[in-house]
Amino acid sequence: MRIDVVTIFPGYLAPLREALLGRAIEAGLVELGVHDLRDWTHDVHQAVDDSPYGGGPGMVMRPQVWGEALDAVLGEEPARLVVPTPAGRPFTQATAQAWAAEERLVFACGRYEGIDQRVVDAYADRGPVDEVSIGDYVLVGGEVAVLVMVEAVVRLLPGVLGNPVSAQEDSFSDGLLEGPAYTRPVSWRGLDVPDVLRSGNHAAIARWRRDRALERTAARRPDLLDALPPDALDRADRAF
Ligand SMILES: COc1ccc2nc(C(=O)O)sc2c1
Repeated sequence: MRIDVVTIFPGYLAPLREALLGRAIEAGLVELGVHDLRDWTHDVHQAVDDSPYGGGPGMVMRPQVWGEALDAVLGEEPARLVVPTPAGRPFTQATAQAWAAEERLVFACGRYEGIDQRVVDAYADRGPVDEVSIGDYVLVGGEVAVLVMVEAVVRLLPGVLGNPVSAQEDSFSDGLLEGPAYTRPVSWRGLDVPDVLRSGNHAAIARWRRDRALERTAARRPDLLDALPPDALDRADRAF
């Protein structure tokens, strides 16, 4: 997979070259290009924004600059263009799993009041364009959302996680939140590891973990339970 990010703050994307993601890039599992939008300005002030038509607060990012940048970065290769915006569809684990199958992702990071809508409209004729949000809150720009989305996608690529089972068992992969996890010591500040986890009884451990996941999901995200397909819960689950 190749990922390109266009932004006026390239330094914001530096964390993508650290730790797990950095190792995936070094191993050639993913290619990353970060591009400064101002490289496609032609005025002395390198202006990337202008006042909004119709009035209102803030500034809007200019379509001409974005058009030149995205034409250059996208080239002729097919790619999914992703535009983080508070007005976008929710980015979910399902989105990450779908995007993990893409050959190319290009992220356009907005700032100010966002990017002139005609940029999204113009590129919708060239390929898939997703306007997405990472949550019901508003950031200052798209860069942080890109860090979140790139990590969620790249960790799913084959070879990135040391143990691929992790990606299959983490929260949301089966529609439920993960339950609690424990490690040594067996007792810590008067708090003990649940005996079942030390029993060696793998069936009982699996049942206990499933019950804790159901319990946590019901308490914190009942909406996820409601969204489960009818056959997702077996008889033992229903007994829970
Ligand atoms: C101007 O660009 C922005 C501004 C806020 C914002 N908030 C997001 C979110 O996903 O919450 S994406 C995003 C992009």
